[in-house]
Amino acid sequence: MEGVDHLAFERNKAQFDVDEMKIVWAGSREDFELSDRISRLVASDPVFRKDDRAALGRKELFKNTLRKAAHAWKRVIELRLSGEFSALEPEAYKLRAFVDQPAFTDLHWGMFVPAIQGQGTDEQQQKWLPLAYRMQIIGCYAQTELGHGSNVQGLETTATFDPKTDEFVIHSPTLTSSKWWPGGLGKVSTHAVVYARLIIDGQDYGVHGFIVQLRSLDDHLPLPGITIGDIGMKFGNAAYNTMDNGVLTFDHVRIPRNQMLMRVSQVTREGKYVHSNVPRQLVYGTMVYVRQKIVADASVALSRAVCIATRYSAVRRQFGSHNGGLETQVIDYKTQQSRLFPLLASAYAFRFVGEWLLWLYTDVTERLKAKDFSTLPEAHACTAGLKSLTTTATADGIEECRKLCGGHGYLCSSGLPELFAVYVPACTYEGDNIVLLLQVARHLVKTVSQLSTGNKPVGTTAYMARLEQLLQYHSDVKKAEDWLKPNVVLEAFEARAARMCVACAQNLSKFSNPEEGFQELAADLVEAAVAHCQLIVVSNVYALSLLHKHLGDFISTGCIDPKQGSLANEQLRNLYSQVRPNAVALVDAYNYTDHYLGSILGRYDGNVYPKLYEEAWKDPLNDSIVPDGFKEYIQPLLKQQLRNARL
Ligand SMILES: CCCCCCCCCCCCCCCCCCCCCC(=O)SCCNC(=O)CCNC(=O)[C@H](O)C(C)(C)COP(=O)(O)OP(=O)(O)OC[C@H]1O[C@@H](n2cnc3c(N)ncnc32)[C@H](O)[C@@H]1OP(=O)(O)O
Ligand SMILES: Cc1cc2nc3c(=O)[nH]c(=O)nc-3n(C[C@H](O)[C@H](O)[C@H](O)COP(=O)(O)OP(=O)(O)OC[C@H]3O[C@@H](n4cnc5c(N)ncnc54)[C@H](O)[C@@H]3O)c2cc1C
Repeated sequence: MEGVDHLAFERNKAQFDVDEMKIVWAGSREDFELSDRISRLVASDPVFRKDDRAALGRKELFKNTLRKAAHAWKRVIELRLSGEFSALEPEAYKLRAFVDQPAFTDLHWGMFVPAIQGQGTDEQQQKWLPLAYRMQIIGCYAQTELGHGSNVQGLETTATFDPKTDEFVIHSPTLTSSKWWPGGLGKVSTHAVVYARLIIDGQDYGVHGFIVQLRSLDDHLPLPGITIGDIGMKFGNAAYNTMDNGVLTFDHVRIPRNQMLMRVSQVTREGKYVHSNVPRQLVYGTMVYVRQKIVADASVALSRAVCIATRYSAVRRQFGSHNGGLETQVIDYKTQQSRLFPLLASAYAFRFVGEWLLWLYTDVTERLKAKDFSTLPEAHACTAGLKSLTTTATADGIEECRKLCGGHGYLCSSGLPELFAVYVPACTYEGDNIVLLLQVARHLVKTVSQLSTGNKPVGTTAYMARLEQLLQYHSDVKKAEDWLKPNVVLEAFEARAARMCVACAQNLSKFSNPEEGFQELAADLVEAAVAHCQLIVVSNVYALSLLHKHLGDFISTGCIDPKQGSLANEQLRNLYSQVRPNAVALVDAYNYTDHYLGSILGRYDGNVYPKLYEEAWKDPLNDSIVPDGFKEYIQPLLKQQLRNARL
């Protein structure tokens, strides 16, 4: 049977309506239609071709990225994708997603514009945003330095107020203060939001954002006092090397006073520092926005990998042939199912948690406008925690999908190596995942410690209000099916998270210096934070596979006993059998074009082998039958062997 038939057969087995599921995955019928239209538009446009990417050198790759970005922008305007001059609308965002190539435009639209929107005064927004919206200036987000990334308060770049000229002097006092990493900085950006220590009259007021022009708008040369370049090749071949992550130093560069982003705090003409009636953490607001976006994107990256691995697992056969019949599809091996199906479930779970987080973010943004800052700590903890949880699981999941595809998964034409290489920095950028979990842990420990003062926990920590009950809890699961009841699962996850948080809080209280205790117990705190974040995401297959994976936590906290653990495992196996006939249909529901998937193993038609064979011949090494270098390096060896043999 050819691969084509394998998938048609699989599709016939589905026990649900794939078209309906496509709408569930997309969010609504309108969203589905929009995604469908734009993905086809991108797939049919030769400028957006991407199958040649792996063979390009850095310079060609980068120029090709510039070409795609310029073309994408042209299409956005031509198609009036987003009304007048804004690429932050869903249509433009989708176009960017399906073009599937990181570029400076991500940082311009994703961080530079939001930084001005969130931290600029009305006046500053009126001045800068129209220019940015038309891309008449291109910006990046220059926060991280060579010496400090996680520790934002440790940044060294200075912005010293000069009252004589009403300017700030931006300066890099040390090598380690060089800005290092900002995407779009290396070769493209004309402007940046630069984070620097504000110094007035010798006093240090901490880190603030400043709009700084970097390059001439005429000839693109760096302005006086500014040195910029690209920081060099990164992990993976094409992957993230489409991006010009840059290095930047300032030698006493002057900018007008009104280019400090002044929504959170201001510096007056007289050099007086005035703090508005808003929390200083709003300076970190752009990071919260992007973390929420990253959570929404995790399901996309994971679902692509899962789609490839699922289709290929249905096409691939190894062992098990009886009397000359067909061999077993590898998707029928229970081990394959136990590795693949939890990832399939995770992709769906992350899709829904991404929607929920968008709701939370929109809610907090509305509240901030009304000067209600009460939900900010919760929004920070949720975005930080879920960013960490979903990106870690997605990066690990893509690698698992590569292994699930055996040897062919290691070929670039499987699409998986590049997907992994592009994705994996998400565990580091926008906050290292461990550093972010420690932020969640701080929030949890604070919540627990405030319980005794009568403070009612809210939002995702609301379950802590039932602490006494959760500390008494012991699961009453008696048979495998009991694990199918959502409440049973939820309670077990709540009790586990609550007990781990309480244990951390109790252990912390033994330290006279809380900061010292926090450092000492950091590994436990991270685990408690993970337990809390998993609780936010739980749902059936996903939940039970997590429970199985973290069985130690559930048993050691006394939430369930070993017998109940094995019942969960039994139920999990039942669920895998139920997912099996639906697996291909569940990944079809993502509605990805072959262009977007970029994978021969994941082709919609399942026609894997002929296409893999065809693709191999396209490699530049196969341009000639005898390779370059044969005469210089291979032939002498062969001749030498011949001589030795004669001796
Ligand atoms: C062409 C057309 C096409 C069309 C185009 C169409 C459009 C395309 C558009 C595409 C765009 C999409 C995606 C973009 C892609 C991006 C790619 C990725 C780029 C990556 C960018 C980056 O990589 S960019 C740098 C990120 N770099 C960090 O991520 C540093 C982490 N490091 C920290 O974030 C802090 O350093 C750390 C640890 C909190 C300690 O902060 P700290 O030192 O102040 O100390 P503490 O821990 O004491 O915190 C003090 C108190 O602040 C509270 N708090 C802390 N953070 C808070 C917060 N955020 N919000 C509220 N509250 C917060 C905390 O809870 C405490 O609260 P309390 O006092 O009440 O307890
Ligand atoms: C591809 C990519 C794109 C980027 N784009 C941008 C950009 O556009 N703009 C920008 O400003 N920055 C950007 N960055 C920088 C990025 O935000 C930082 O690299 C990130 O925040 C991590 O900080 P770091 O490099 O200082 O890591 P470090 O903090 O040095 O991490 C090193 C190790 O130390 C551990 N660690 C650090 N602190 C603690 C702690 N308190 N407790 C326990 N463990 C700790 C970490 O877990 C990690 O294992 C980008 C980075 C990458 C990789």
